[in-house]
Amino acid sequence: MDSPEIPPSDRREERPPASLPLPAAFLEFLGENGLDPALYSKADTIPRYIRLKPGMESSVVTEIESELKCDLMRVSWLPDFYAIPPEIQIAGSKAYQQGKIYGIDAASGAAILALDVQSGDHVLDLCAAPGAKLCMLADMLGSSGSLTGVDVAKHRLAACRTMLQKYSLGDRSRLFVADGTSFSILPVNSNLGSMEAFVGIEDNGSIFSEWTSKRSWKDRQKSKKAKAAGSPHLPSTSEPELIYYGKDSGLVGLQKRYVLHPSTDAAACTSGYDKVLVDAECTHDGSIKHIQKFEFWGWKTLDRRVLNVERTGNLLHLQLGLLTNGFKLLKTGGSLVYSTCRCVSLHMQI
Ligand SMILES: C[S@@+](CC[C@H](N)C(=O)[O-])C[C@H]1O[C@@H](n2cnc3c(N)ncnc32)[C@H](O)[C@@H]1O
Repeated sequence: MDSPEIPPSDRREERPPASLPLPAAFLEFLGENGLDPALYSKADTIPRYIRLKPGMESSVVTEIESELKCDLMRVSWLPDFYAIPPEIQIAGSKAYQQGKIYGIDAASGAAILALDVQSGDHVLDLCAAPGAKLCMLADMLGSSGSLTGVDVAKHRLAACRTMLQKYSLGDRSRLFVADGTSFSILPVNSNLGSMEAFVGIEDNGSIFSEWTSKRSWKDRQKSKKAKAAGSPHLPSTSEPELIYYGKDSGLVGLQKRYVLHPSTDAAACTSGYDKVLVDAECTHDGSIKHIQKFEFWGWKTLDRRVLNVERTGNLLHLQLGLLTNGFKLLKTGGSLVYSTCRCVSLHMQI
C-alpha cells in the first residue's frame, strides 16, 4: 500500500530526534518557533570560520594550512573568510598569536557585509563586545572615517580594546562603556564647523592627549567604587566612560566637553553615524554550540537563562531600546543592521 502524502506542516515529526537530551520545555520552545531539534546535535559537522587579516600575502594561506594541518576553504561570498574543520583550535597557532587570523562566524561576517561600510564612514557598533565584528568593521573602514564601539560591560569592552590593539585596528576607534539604549555621543565630525575653536586650547588637562593605558587617579577611584557596589555593569544613568581612543580617532587635541556632550535627535540627523550595527544581546538559542554547553552546565541553567519568561521579556525590551536608539543616532541617508545570534539580520535605511 502506498504511504499517504504527509502535509509539509507535519513533516517535522518524521525527523530523527536530536541526540542531545534536550529538555521537554526547550523542545516545546523549538516546536513553537518551527526549529528542528536535530540541528542541535550537529555541531561536529558545522565548520568553524576564520578571517585572514586583509593585506596578508596569499602565501600566508599555505603557511597557515601547514601550521593548522588542514585545508583553508575560501568562503566565496565573504572576503578573507575561510572555513576550517570544527575540531581545529586556532588559539595556540602562531598565525593567531601574531594577529594574522581571528575566529569569526560566517553569520557575523554576513551582518557586517550587509552594512556596506565605505571608507570615510562614521560607524557605530552599539553592542560591541567581545569584538570580532568590531575588528571586521575597523578593517572595512580603512584609512578614513571613524569607528565607535559601545558596550555596557566594561570587562567585555576591555577585550575589544585588546583585540583592536592586537590586530593594529584601533587608530580610528573609540570605545565607550555605556548603555546603548541611551548613548548619545555623535562622531567627531568634520562638518561641525566650529571644531577649530576647541582645538589646541589648554584648559587644565581637559584636552585629550594621546591615549595611554595608564589610568588616572580619578578613573581608579571610579572603578574602585563600581567594584565596591558589586556591579560589573553601569547603572543606566551613568555617564559614558571612554576607555580607549586611537591616535586618528579625531579626539587628540580636542576639549573633552566637546567630545563627550550628549546630542539631540535633530543633531544626529545631520551629524550622526553613517552606519550603525545593533548586534543585540539575545537568548543565544540560535547558537548550536552555545546550547550544547548546557549539557555540562545543566539543563536547569538553560531554563533559567534561555526559557525564563521574565528574562526573555526583559531582553525584548532591551532589544527594542537598542534598536530604537541605534536608529536615532543614524544620520539621514544612513544604514542600520540589526542582528542576533539567531542570524536574524535586518537592514534599514533612513
Ligand atoms: C551578542 S553580544 C555582541 C557581540 C559582538 N558584537 C561581537 O561581534 O563580538 C551582545 C553584547 O551586548 C552587550 N549589552 C547588553 N546590554 C547592553 C546595553 N544596554 N547597552 C550596550 N550593550 C549591551 C553585552 O554586554 C554583550 O557584550
